[in-house]
Amino acid sequence: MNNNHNNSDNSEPIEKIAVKNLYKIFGPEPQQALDLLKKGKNKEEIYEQTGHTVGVQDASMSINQGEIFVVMGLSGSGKSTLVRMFNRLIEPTSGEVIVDGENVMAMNHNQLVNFRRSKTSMVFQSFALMPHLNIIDNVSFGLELSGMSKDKRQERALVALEQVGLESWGNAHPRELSGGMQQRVGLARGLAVDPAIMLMDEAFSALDPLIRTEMQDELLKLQDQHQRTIIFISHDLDEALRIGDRIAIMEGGRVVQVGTPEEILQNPADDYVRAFFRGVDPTGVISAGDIVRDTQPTVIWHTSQGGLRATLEKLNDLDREYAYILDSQRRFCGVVSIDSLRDTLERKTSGAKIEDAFLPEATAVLETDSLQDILPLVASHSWPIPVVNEEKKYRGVVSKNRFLRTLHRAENGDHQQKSTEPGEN
Ligand SMILES: Nc1ncnc2c1ncn2[C@@H]1O[C@H](COP(=O)(O)OP(=O)(O)OP(=O)(O)O)[C@@H](O)[C@H]1O
Repeated sequence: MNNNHNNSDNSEPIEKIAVKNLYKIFGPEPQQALDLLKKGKNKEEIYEQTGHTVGVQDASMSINQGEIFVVMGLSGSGKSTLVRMFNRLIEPTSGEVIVDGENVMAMNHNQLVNFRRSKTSMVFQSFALMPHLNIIDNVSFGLELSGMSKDKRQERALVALEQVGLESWGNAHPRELSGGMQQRVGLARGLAVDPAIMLMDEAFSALDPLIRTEMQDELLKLQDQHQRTIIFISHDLDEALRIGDRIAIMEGGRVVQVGTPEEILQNPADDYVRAFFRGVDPTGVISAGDIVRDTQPTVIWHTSQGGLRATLEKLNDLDREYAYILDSQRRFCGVVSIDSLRDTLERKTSGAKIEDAFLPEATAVLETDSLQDILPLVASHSWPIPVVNEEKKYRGVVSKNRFLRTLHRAENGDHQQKSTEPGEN
């Protein structure tokens, strides 16, 4: 799964697109239908009474700078309508779209055209490459509309082709390229604009599974270099989990849930969302950090309390078998047990250090490691496995009980965590 690219320093994400109470009603008199909708009539009733179709209903969300935001839902749930309202390719019936603080709804025609050309690009599932143009001209075609010189256009197109690994195909014609390569050209066309925002509508859906995975990797690689804001429509859960920093799930024109894959999996808003996630192996999605505990185990600070005998006494007092040793920065150093402490004290009467009692196989896992990753460790060790963040700072432990309980719940389709469970270790 993809980790949030722009947010590794835990700073507040910058909002790129803010959508507030957005509605789209298709038909000649949308206002009348909108009033009915706001009075509580549902999509079906409105269609029966007025012949209008509710495309999107009261959608609100924030999309952060540099994230891949996946919009998922069944066919007809409103994904394309929602995303096309971001650049007003579909005119909203009501609501707000703010991009970089600018109100897109207030833009006049020229401002809107300029906004679309300079800030956004769209990549579709089926886009037509022009058969009589070579690849480089196909890629640079969109730039012509913005009045760029031919040299500059060709240069930009070549850079975009390089990004998708097709730099040596510039002079070829579309018929010489495989389907997967043609889709890459489509992506390059979207990249040539060097957009801050890419809207991708089922962009990889027509590809066979292997090439599809390859394109997803390509996109993630590009994202590591450029951190664009990508809104990616998909009906495929595996794809959403693989590339999405966050996912919005739509049903019948409504956005029913927005969250990271972990959040949605652990706390699905309703049965529709749960049904989407059924069949996913939850152990690949729930991470150690999601089920970490820091209340139960005995934590000893290396420098201030680190004596062997003092640690042993503390464990005896607390009736615990293991202690987790941290340095003064709260970085994990090792695990000791009552037995390892006793053995060390017996073997080395003087000058013994706490390190001498470390259990040799006691390693920590990262909070971002999935349950699948940590399963072998949890299964083969009798002590709760320590969990650290990327700076090696101790976050807590995952006990075997907690691990098994999470697994059991997940297998029964209930991924919800109970935040306090007494008596766990
Ligand atoms: N131009 C239109 N005129 C009338 N109704 C429309 C129009 N475009 C979309 N709709 C309706 O709006 C609803 C949402 O459609 P939309 O295409 O946004 O869904 P979607 O989730 O993108 O579907 P798909 O995955 O099949 O592309 C559907 O009920 C659809 O029939």
